[in-house]
Amino acid sequence: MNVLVAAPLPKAFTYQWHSEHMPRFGMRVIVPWGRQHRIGLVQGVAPDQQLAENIKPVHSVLDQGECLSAQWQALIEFAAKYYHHPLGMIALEALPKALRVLNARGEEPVMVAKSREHAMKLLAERTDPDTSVKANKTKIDKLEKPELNAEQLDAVAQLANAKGFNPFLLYGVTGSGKTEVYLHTVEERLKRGEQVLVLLPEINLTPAAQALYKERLAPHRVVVMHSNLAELTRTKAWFEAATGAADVIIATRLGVLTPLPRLGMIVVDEEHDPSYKQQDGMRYHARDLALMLAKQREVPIVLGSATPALESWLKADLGAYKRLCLKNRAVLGASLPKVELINTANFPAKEGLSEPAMQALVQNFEAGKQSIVFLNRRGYAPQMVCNACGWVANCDHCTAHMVWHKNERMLRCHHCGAGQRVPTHCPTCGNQDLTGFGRGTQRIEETLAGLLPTANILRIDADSTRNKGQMEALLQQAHSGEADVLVGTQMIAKGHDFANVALVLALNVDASLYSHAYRAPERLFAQLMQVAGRAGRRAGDARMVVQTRYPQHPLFDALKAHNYESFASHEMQARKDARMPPFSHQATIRADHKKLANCLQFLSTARELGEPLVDADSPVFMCDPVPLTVVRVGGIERAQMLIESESRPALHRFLTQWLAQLHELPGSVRWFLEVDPVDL
Ligand SMILES: Nc1ncnc2c1ncn2[C@@H]1O[C@H](COP(=O)(O)OP(=O)(O)OP(=O)(O)O)[C@@H](O)[C@H]1O
Ligand SMILES: [Zn+2]
Repeated sequence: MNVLVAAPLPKAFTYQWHSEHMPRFGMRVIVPWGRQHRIGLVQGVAPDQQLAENIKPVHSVLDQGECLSAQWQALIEFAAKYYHHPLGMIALEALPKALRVLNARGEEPVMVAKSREHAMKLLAERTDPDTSVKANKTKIDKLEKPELNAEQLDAVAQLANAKGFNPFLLYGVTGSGKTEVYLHTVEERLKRGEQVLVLLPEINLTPAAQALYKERLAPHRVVVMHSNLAELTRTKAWFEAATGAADVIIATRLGVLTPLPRLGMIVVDEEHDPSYKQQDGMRYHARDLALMLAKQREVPIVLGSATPALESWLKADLGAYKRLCLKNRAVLGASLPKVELINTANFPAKEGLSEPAMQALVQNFEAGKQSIVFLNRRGYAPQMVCNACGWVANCDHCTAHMVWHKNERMLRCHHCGAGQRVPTHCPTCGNQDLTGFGRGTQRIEETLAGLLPTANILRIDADSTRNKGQMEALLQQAHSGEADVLVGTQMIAKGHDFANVALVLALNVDASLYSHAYRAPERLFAQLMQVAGRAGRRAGDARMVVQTRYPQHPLFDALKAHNYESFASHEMQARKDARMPPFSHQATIRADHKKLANCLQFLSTARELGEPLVDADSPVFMCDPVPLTVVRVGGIERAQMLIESESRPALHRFLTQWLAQLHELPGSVRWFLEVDPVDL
């Protein structure tokens, strides 16, 4: 019997089968693995099964694999092929931990039984029309159901009635009421007994969505899935989704790999968001896999955004996706904020804030309105330096500076997570005058407290939301209006429907303006449009203030005009001229080793192996191996090589042949492949 096990090899492992059960795909089994046991999934009968003596028998059968259908198998097989990642790793990592990892005693955790029982009970209740859903803890503003406007009605009509594989791009400005469109569409689809998957890019958007969908779609069963849930909760939600007991599944990217027996439609909100890309293990893009899922299951899918990814925009231009537009803000009297640029050459920043920016903050506070200060950098200061000798605190394990976290009195490496106490004096010269260089959210928070001593200032970033419940509590204060100023990273910049924000201040945008990463302008533009979009959602006269040294940059013209389309056409042309995605297809191979030279050597060998596979039929180009910008992380040095082709099939043909050879290479260099990389 072939059994899939979470191991980094592109093959199944063969075991003998003694069970009285008929083997079938997806059955979970315990198999001997070295001196221990592991959970595996039956893949099928090994083609050349001989009863060789060294083939070990399957230890025991955990379940019949009822939840893991042939449809799910097709999806993970596609993912394995497309991302050139071991099928066993994908299949097992798609399951909640409780279903794939044995406990310390080598047994299946009890929560599996509990979760299954819970789902079965719900499934049985599904036939009972009086099933009512408990109200959610998270309160939401008001739950009145607005009358849809003409554009929304048109979008809902098309989405609710769409049949078969049918991709839509819902292009609607921030605050145009895309969420209402989803809700009405989902309601219609649920009436037909379908299950709907709603993907959101970030965990912090799930509480509000859950509350809203539950309230509006009761008594339908709404579950949430993301990586921050308690194991029991997550396993229960998985069973509810996989048995079909749940009607709506609100999930972050991992939701796309869940079995959904009654799937009828997929919603991908904020489809442009880079958080949909998984950055370790199987480096998949959840939006792209969602499209594949929709295709395989022959169901419609809607990708929603105010700033679509250029990939999606091009598809809509080509007619592969149907574009639905919401051109205006939904709430009567609401309007997009007026964008003002402050040239820091004329108005130098003191403690990060220029004079006009400070005035704007004070004015807005005195007018009783909320402000957002957006700064994509957490901590107090990105560097700690000695003013006497120029020493800078660096990470011992990474080619990176330590970030000063003043509140926690720690220096932290944002690459490897290493932490140490803030030193009392300079380790090289003994000087006690150590200061922070640059500014993070904590430091801006401190400056704002000085500027607005009576204001309630809230910081929302990865540090302030680390503990359970903190994020919900902070967002609650933001929504209720208790908070006067929100300081935060991209966590507050997107998706949230804040009612009372009248001013957005964007700081520290210049680094991305002239970054060498080719996606940097697209990302910056999307981020600024999104954060601008948090202001003026219920009333007009909102402002967005951007501090920059480069106010003449063309990106700002499009921002001032709130004109995604002009930005997109400009950027699209630039990509086309440079033969960059979406006009070419890419993969990278990354090599990790203690010594950079070994990484580069490995990549050179890999390139030599690849050369003979490239020909006229296989127009593939391998670039030079290069060290990563941050070369060393956690004591490991990294290098990578980019592979490009204008033909996706040619690229994948090449990768398949090439990887077969790479897996045979001996040596201690760890390597992996990434298809459609986004961080270049
Ligand atoms: N037809 C309507 N009439 C009045 N208000 C509406 C209507 N549709 C939506 N709204 C309200 O408009 C606000 C903004 O809507 P929503 O949050 O759905 O925008 P969005 O398009 O998702 O924005 P973003 O892209 O910024 O996330 C919500 O408070 C919503 O209740
Ligand atoms: Zn480090």
